[in-house]
Order: sequence, then C-alpha cells, then structure tokens
Amino acid sequence: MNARDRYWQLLTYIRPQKTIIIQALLCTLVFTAMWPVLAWLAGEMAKPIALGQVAAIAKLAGIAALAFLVQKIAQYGQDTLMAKAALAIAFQLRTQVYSHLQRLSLSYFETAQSGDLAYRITEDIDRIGEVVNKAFHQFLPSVLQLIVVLGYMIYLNWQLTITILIIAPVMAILITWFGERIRKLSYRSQGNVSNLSALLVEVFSGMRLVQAFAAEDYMLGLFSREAEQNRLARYKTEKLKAIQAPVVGSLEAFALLFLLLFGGWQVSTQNITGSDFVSYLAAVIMLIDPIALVTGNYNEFKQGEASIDRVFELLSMQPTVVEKPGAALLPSVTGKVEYRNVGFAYKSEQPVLKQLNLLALPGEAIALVGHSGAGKTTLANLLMRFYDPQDGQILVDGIDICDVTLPSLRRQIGIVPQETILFSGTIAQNIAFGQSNLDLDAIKTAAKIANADQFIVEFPEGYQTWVGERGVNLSGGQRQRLAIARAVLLNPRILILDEATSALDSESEALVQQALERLMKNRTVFIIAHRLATVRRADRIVVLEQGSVVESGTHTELLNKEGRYARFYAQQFQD
Ligand SMILES: Nc1ncnc2c1ncn2[C@@H]1O[C@H](COP(=O)(O)OP(=O)(O)OP(=O)(O)O)[C@@H](O)[C@H]1O
Repeated sequence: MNARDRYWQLLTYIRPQKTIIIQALLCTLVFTAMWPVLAWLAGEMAKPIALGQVAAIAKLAGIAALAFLVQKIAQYGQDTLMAKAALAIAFQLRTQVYSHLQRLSLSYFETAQSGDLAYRITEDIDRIGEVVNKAFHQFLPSVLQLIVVLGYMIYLNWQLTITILIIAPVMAILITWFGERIRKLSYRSQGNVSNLSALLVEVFSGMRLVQAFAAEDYMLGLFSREAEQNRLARYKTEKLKAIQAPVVGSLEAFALLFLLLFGGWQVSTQNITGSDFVSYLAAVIMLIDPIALVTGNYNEFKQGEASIDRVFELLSMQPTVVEKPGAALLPSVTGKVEYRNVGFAYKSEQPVLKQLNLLALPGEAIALVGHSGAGKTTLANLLMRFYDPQDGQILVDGIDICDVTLPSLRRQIGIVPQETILFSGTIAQNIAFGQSNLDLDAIKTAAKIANADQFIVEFPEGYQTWVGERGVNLSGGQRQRLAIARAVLLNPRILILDEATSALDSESEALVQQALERLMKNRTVFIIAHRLATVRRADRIVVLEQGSVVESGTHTELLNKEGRYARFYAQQFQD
C-alpha cells in the first residue's frame, strides 16, 4: 500500500472525530501561546524587582499565575480531548475490523492464525490510535512552531537563514531513508509478535497434546526461534534509531558552527547588529525541541504505518461466500432438500463432489455413509453455505440457497457437531447460544428433552454454572447433550448430525441416543454416521464414494443387494 492510500483510508476514520480534534488543537494553541506571554511577563517583572516596587511585582505575579493556570487548563484540555479522539478512532476501527472478520467465509479462518488476528485487532489498532494522537498532539504543533520560528529567523536575517536551510534537504533525505527502513523492519517485527501470539494460542489450547507427547522442548524450540526473530528485528530497529540520532545531531552541530562563523563575520561587517544576532541564536535554540519531536514522531509514524497496513489488509479481505444483492429471506421451510448435479472442490484441481444428486423429503432421516474423505462433511458444509458449489444447485423447499440471505438459511438448519464447542459463559447462555434474551423456561425444557437437565441441576449453581475456559469440566457425553439441547431450542426443520466417533460408556451412550431420537423427530436429518445403531435407525442410507451417491436405500434393502453398502457394513460395523 502506498503512503497516500494508507493515510487516505485512515482519514475516513479520523474525520468523524474532527470536532474534538479541532477543540484539542485550540487548546494546544492556547497552551503554546502562553509560553511567550510568560516569558514576556518575566521580563516585565524584572523592572519593578530592580526598583523594589512590591505592589507592582505582586500585580504582575498575579497575572503570571493566571496565565500559568490558563496554560495548565489548556494542557489538560489538549491531553484529554486528543486521547478521547484517538481512542474513539481505535474503537471504531476495532469494531469494524471485528465485524468484517465475522463476515468472512470459513475458508479464510482455515488458513488464518487466530493469535495473529487477535494481535492485529488489539496491539496494531492500539498503535494506530497512538499515531493519530501523536500526529495532532506533537507533530502538528511542532511543525507549526518550526514554521513560525523559521519565519521569524527569515525576518531577522534572510541571507543567514537561507544559508542554514541548505542543510535541510540533506537532513530530510536522511530522515526519510531511516524512516522507510524502520517501517520495513517494524512490519517484520510486528509479524513476528503476531506469530508468537498465534503460537501461544495454539500451545495453551493444546497443552494436553503437548504434554502427552512430551513435546515441551520441541515447542520451546519453535517458540524461541520466533522470539529470536523478533529480538533481531527489534534490535535492528533500535540500532537504526541509535545511528540516526548522532548522524542528525552532527549535522545540527555542523550547522550551528557554520552559523556562528558566518554570523560572527556578518556582525563584524555590520550586516547584522549584535542584539539581533543574539535574538537569532535564541530562535535557533527554539528550533531544537520541535526538530527532535518531528524526527522522533516521524520514526513512530513509520512503525505505525506497518500496523496500519496489517489492519487494512484484514479489511481488504473479501468473503468468498456472498449474498446476492437484494437476496430474499428464506421463509419458514418444511425441510425438503435437494442437491442437483452438485460439483465442488476445495482446491480447483481436486474435485470432492461430482455431479451429486440427492433428494431428502421433509421429515426424512438420511444416514450418509462412506469411507473417510468420501465427502460426507462437505455435503453438510455446502448446505450451510460455508462454501458454494462450483456446479449445480442446492434447493431448500425448491428455493436455491444462493438466492436467500445467509442468516435466514442458517437459522433454519441445526447442527450437532462431533466436538461440542462451549464458549465462556453459563450453561444457560451456552444452550441459548447466539440469543441475547434468555428464556430460562424454554432452556430448561430443551435441556430436559436433551437429557441434560439431570446433570445440570446437580451442579450447585445449576444453569448458572460457568463453562468454557476457566469453567467446570464436562464429560464428552455431557457436552454432546448440551449440543443437542442447543439444537432442540433452535427447533430447526433441518438438522445436521455429525456423529461423534469417540465411544461413550454405555449409560451415557444410551442417554445421548435417546436425546438424539427425540431431537430428530419430525425434522429432515442428515446424519454423518459412524455407528451402526444410528445407521439402522435412519429412514434411508446414502452411500457416498469419491464424491458421488453410489447406493441408496434402507439397511435391509442395501444388505440384500450385496453391493457396496454390504461390503462397507462388513468392514466397518460387523464385529
Ligand atoms: N477445508 C478443506 N480444505 C481442503 N480440502 C478439504 C477441506 N475439507 C475437506 N477437504 C478434503 O475434501 C475431501 C472430503 O472431505 P470430507 O470431510 O467431506 O470427507 P468425509 O467423508 O466427511 O470424511 P470423514 O468421515 O473422515 O470426516 C477429503 O479429501 C478432504 O481432504
């Protein structure tokens, strides 16, 4: 991204805060203007002090105190207003990036690292806020001060000033050169920290695996390699900054020396008076602070630009699954689902589904069986529109699912996944996941149907028991029953049941099976089946092989046929 686009895009976030920023700048103006006033008052006080006029001293001291107070109030104003504006910008950017990410298709999250995304939304956006704050709080006032003081110097002696200014382009070139290198290094080191946090998220959530495989040293190796990269990039940045200061400082010293020589010569030839030359030197001293601030800010902006790029990169990502413009709401469906000549590949060269046809009638329970990788999960993914097929159509109640809005489609399909994911929150919140108004009676009824109520009420805090990270540990069977309760509460006409592969003890298994049976009643169900009991209970079994339906019928019909299902059954279930 080039500098213009980068700041242009940032400007759209700054603009809404312009009133606050203008107020902050007015405060800065008052704050700065008080400096010469105070200096002038000090000079004025020198006179009555010399004459011993106490009343006059007191009067001037009073005015000085007032000016001082005004200055401090203005300082408070500029600090709080600028912080307010910068934080508002960061807030707006943060919520927008978050909501943008939520709209991206699942395929994006399969390759993105969660720790990296989290880092960009937290740290990088903080840094952007800091850049905005510094730009208006330090950079702009310093530039103003530079212009005013330089103007005064030109007014005093333009020949001298122009001669000194010859050095300015050299300084500018040096500063930009350093700045550009710092930006590049910063992009790299921010990336390293992102990778680090991505690694940490993986390690901490997979600590079980790390310890079970005694892979601590291996993971430490990965971690320290990334940390070392970061150390190097950061060290290079700091070294660059450390070289920059003396280089720029030497140039300044050189300019000062030149000034003294040239100025002294001008005084001796009476081109400039001695007192004007003293004022001139005083003005030169007033340049030092703003030059240091402008250079320092410039480096920080360059580091900030790396963060801006990293954040806007996220905003430029486009979802692959999109709603058509003016997509309609899918009305309440009866649950008829039809796959028509569906062809699909995750990666273009590897087709997963080929010319697949399948019709599920309302209320029908279909067990999808087939070898691992046959495409069972993919079939379900397409119905949810996590991906769109490259060929063919999927219709629900005769409506192409590509013609309706995503939420109106997804809210009518329930999923009971293999692994139940629980978010940090109470059991009640987890059952009613996604709903902000909790209807506790409905939640309890759903839990009862899902055979979950009996274990929930045994916790001292019942439905208010905290689960998810830092919450109570639930067994596999209990988690499954919570997932079933979620689906019962949602009450969808279409259900996808991804059966867990891990076996439960027989009591827990019986409870889960009973709950599933109640859930499946009167719904169209696609079961990604791993258990014989489930397969037998289905109205129809559909056998997938290499992305196509190769057989379809009831358990008995297919066994009698002695075809693929019979062979599959013999391999998988008969023991
Ligand atoms: N997100 C993905 N990106 C790329 N390829 C994928 C993705 N998900 C699945 N695949 C591939 O698509 C094929 C079908 O996978 P799918 O998960 O649908 O099979 P399945 O029948 O559900 O298998 P299993 O019973 O093992 O879950 C496999 O070859 C798999 O490697």
